[in-house]
This record gives sequence, structure tokens and C-alpha cells, in this order.
Amino acid sequence: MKTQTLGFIGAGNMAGSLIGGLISDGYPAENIVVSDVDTAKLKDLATRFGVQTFENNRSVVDRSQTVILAVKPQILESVAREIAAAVQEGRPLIISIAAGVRETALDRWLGGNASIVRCMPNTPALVKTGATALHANDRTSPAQKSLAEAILRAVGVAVWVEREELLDAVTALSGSGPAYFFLLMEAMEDAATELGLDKTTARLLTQQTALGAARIAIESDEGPAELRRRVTSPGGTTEKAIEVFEGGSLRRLVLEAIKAANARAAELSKQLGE
Ligand SMILES: NC(=O)C1=CN([C@@H]2O[C@H](COP(=O)(O)OP(=O)(O)OC[C@H]3O[C@@H](n4cnc5c(N)ncnc54)[C@H](OP(=O)(O)O)[C@@H]3O)[C@@H](O)[C@H]2O)C=CC1
Ligand SMILES: O=C(O)[C@@H]1CCC=N1
Repeated sequence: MKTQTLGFIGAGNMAGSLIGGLISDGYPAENIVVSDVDTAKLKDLATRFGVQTFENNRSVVDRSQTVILAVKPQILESVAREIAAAVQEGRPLIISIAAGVRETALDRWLGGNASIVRCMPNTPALVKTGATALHANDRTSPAQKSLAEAILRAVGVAVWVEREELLDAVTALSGSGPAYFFLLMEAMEDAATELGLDKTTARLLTQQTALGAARIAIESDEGPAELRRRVTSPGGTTEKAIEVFEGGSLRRLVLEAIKAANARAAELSKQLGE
């Protein structure tokens, strides 16, 4: 896979995360090409990672065996129509990371003969701890599916979903999920500073606690409920905090938040042509 040219259209947050992760996994920078309308973003990626950049999307498609579409969902139709003439008989493989844009809509915009893998990665790909779910259209060959999986697996875990609609749930869970943890970290830091800790100490302890909790959760055979119980001494401090979280309906809030994100993904797909 690393000998093939991999193209990115869109040089924003998610492209930067994927490129950073791929390069730290040993993907040669000279085999990565990127285009964007924003030259400052191209310059930034070229400086940080040494990738080749272009202001013209067609230049990226013409050079690539695989093209990752990393523009906002609302821009995808115009980008797809712009590159359609260069996408023929399933080549290059198209990987879309756009939230809520269905394979059928993208295929239509691309001219009706594209091999498309839709996936939902997340920004921790930058540090090779990404979480991605994938789904492919019928035209995608087993070799193309393996290639897409290998690209995303290089920056974290990658799993296939059986039905494309499930990518909306994945978007709401792990696509947006890093932001949920960051929100909790922000709130924990603020609380700690209110209790008198300085900002630097509050941040360090919060970060290390998040990392430690995630590592234990990954390495243990036990689920989060049991792991939580191990921290919660009867009559102790954690119990008091958990009572406040449960009393404030944290679980209901999380359910509502994730359902709202899922609904937004479905709404985007309706707005953007199903
Ligand atoms: N951010 C995340 O955590 C995740 C995002 N995604 C998906 O990834 C996609 C990109 O998101 P994100 O990286 O956050 O978005 P960004 O806005 O950071 O990046 C998109 C980039 O595309 C550029 N662009 C706009 N028009 C064109 C065009 N015609 N041709 C080429 N480039 C263009 C934008 O430039 P300009 O800003 O000037 O418009 C911008 O630099 C979205 O579809 C999103 O749903 C998926 C998983 C996680
Ligand atoms: O907020 C968004 O729409 C994108 C998709 C998942 C994460 N960021």
C-alpha cells in the first residue's frame, strides 16, 4: 500500500490528522498528494509533513490510486462533479470521510461508476489511536476494500459495518466522540481550578487520568461499570461524585446528545441528496 500514491482533497482538520498518522506509520510523504482551495492550509501540511500540494483537485486525482475526499459534506457534491471525468471504471478508489453523505449520492455525482468506500474516522488518527468504521459500495473489489482497510488501520482500529446507515451511529459515537471527552476534560479542569489547583497542574492531572482510564478500559477484560466500581469505595469520595452525575441524569444527557448527532447525520443525508 505504501508504494501507491494516496491523494487527499481537502487539507483541513481530518486530512491533517490522517496524514500525520500515516506518516508516523511510515507512509512515504512523497507518495501523499493534497489539494485544497486554501493555500495556507496546503503550506502548513507541506511544512509539517513534507507532502506534495496542489491548488487543483484534478491534479490530485490524476496522480492517485486512491483519493480520500476530506471536504465538508456541503462541498462534496461540487468537488465530486469537478473530478467526475477522471473517475472511471472504479479507478481511482474513492474513500469519503464526509458525515452523512450516502454512497449512492456520491456515486451519482461522480458519474455512476465509482468504487466508493465510505468511512468515519476520528481526529486521534493523528496519534495513531483513531477509530474508524467503513462500508463499501457493490462496485468496490475485495482488493480495494483491503486497501482502504489497511490505510485506516495504519492510524488506529478499523471495523466494517454491514449496513451503510450504521455509519450515522458511528459518526455520533466515535466520529464526534473525541469532542465529548474533551468537553468533560474541560469541565474537570475548570472544577479543579475552582478548588484551588493551578491551571497547569489541573490540566496535567486531568490528561493523565483520561489516558489512564482509557488504557485500563482497553487492557482489562472488565467493562466500564465494573472498572468504575473499583474506584468507588463505599462511603468514600467517588460515590458522592457519581451520585451527583446520576442525579443530574448524565446518562440521559449522553443518550440525547448521541441521538442528536445521529439525527443530524441522517438529516444531512436527506439534505445532500440521499
Ligand atoms: N473533524 C473531524 O473530527 C471529523 C471530520 N469528518 C469529516 O471530514 C470532512 C472534513 O472535515 P474537517 O477536516 O473537520 O473540515 P475542514 O473544514 O477542517 O477541512 C475541509 C477543507 O476543505 C477545503 N475546501 C473547501 N472547498 C474545497 C474545494 N472545492 N476543493 C478542495 N478543498 C476545499 C476547506 O477550505 P475552506 O476552509 O477555505 O473552505 C478546508 O480546508 C467532513 O466531511 C467531516 O464530516 C469525519 C470524521 C471526523
Ligand atoms: O462534526 C462533524 O460534523 C464532523 C463529523 C464527525 C466529527 N466531526
